[in-house]
Amino acid sequence: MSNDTHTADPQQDPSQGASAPALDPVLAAYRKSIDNIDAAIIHMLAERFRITQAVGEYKARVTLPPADPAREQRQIARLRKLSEEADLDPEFSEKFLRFIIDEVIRHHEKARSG
Ligand SMILES: C=C(O[C@@H]1C=C(C(=O)O)C=C[C@H]1O)C(=O)O
Repeated sequence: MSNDTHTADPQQDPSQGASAPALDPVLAAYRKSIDNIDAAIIHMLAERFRITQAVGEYKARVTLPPADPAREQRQIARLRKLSEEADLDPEFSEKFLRFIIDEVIRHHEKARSG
């Protein structure tokens, strides 16, 4: 790292922009909370995938199909309603759940094929 005046280092010179918000205590406090929420999301997803892995192993053992579209429809309807009540975009929630369920089904197909 050079200390010459031609080096644009945003940590040294907030006017450089890129890292300037890190020095803003209001933004830093919001970001601390966002980081906690992101960590909680990761832990919840890890727990969900831990359970769905057990479901996949069970389905493979008792020869149930990897996907259950009727169950998915009930989950989507339930989460859309919860989203409306929570002021969250239900379209976003449906896409998010669909993304997760599709990954779970992929895991279940793998579990079935050994
Ligand atoms: C976990 C299951 O398997 C699949 C994955 C689902 C999910 O991730 O919520 C829901 C239904 C199934 O398509 C299940 O049947 O409960």
